[in-house]
Amino acid sequence: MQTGVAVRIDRIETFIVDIPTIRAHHLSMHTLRSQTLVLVKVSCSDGTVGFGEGTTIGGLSYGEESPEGIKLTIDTYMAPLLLGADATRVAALMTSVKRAVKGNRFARCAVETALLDAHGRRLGVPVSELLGGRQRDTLEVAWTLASGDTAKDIEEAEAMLAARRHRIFKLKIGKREVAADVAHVAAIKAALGERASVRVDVNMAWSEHQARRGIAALEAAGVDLIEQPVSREQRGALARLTRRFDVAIMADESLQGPAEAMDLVRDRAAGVFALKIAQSGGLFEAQRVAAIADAAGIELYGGTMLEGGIGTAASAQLCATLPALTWGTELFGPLLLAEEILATPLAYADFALIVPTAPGLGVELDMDRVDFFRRDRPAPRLSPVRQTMGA
Ligand SMILES: O=C(O)C[C@H]1C=CC(=O)O1
Ligand SMILES: [Mn+2]
Repeated sequence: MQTGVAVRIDRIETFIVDIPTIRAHHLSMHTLRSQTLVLVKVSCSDGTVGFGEGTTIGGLSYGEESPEGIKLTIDTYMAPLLLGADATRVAALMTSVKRAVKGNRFARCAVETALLDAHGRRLGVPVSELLGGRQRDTLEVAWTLASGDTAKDIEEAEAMLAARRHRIFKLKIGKREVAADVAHVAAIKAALGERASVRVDVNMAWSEHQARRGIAALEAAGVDLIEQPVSREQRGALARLTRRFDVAIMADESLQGPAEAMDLVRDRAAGVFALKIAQSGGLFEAQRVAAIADAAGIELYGGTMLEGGIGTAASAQLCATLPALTWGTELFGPLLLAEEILATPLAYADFALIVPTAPGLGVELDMDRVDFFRRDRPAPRLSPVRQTMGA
């Protein structure tokens, strides 16, 4: 513990919440029917409290950190390091966390987010101001069509266009044969025409050979962007595909922080980076990734791990500070959840997310709702009458 600390970190709590989604969300590696969020609460000696979120997709099927692992890492390895330390030195705290805990980028992001939320509230400014200040107040937001059914996806896209909620659609492919996926995407693009940008995310499902066939057909069908067609380890294949095609190719799973951003730049392996705060290892690390992209002339897209309101607000605070966000964002996570856990939902209008302006992340959790969805919530007790009836 440091002495003479102005504001101490007094308490760090973590809880896992499971929230149903509005419909099944089919990805190449997993089908999501509910989403699991790890929430972090940091309480400080000046009375400020901050929240963070560590969220992945499908347990361990998307990445190397599971929700249970994120919670364990924070509780066992990060909290003891941070308790009693100066809560106002967020960057220094994260440097010491990074030194003591290797990898675990999602857990680091969750803790950093909570520290930044608390510090912003303490100073009375949004987190974007702690990151250098805003260059925009709204962020264009894509929607992912992933119902698993072409007709349903078209219907969903039409409803989103009519409501002026989204005009960029990302289609999740890679689960079926290449030809079946191409037919699905081409049918959706043909139905939407120039009214929408249609993009695909293969989530690493293709071999290089499949990708050559698939991308050629998708390019001809009018798709604008191809996300992570091959495995994250196959940077050479990603680079060859980027060189081979005119259509923009984006790195997602291949991009896990500033060092990998440098590798991708050196190999000219992608024209666009999916910038994700969790995958980068936090907001500061995401800013470093963005700076590398900027210097290298690589375009940016604000990605998501399908976070809830806390993680989405944190990503939005970061995205608001970027000089350019050529491909917009996909910060729609809370809209995929069937239940709201924020006291006031994030505001979406005119195809965009309005970046919150209140101090910290600019959002408040509804703790009664959070408690209701907590995985460790005590089971409701049966009434004595029902017990005697053997119910
Ligand atoms: O990019 C991913 O792979 C994860 C995520 C983002 C949008 C979506 O539907 O899934
Ligand atoms: Mn992706």
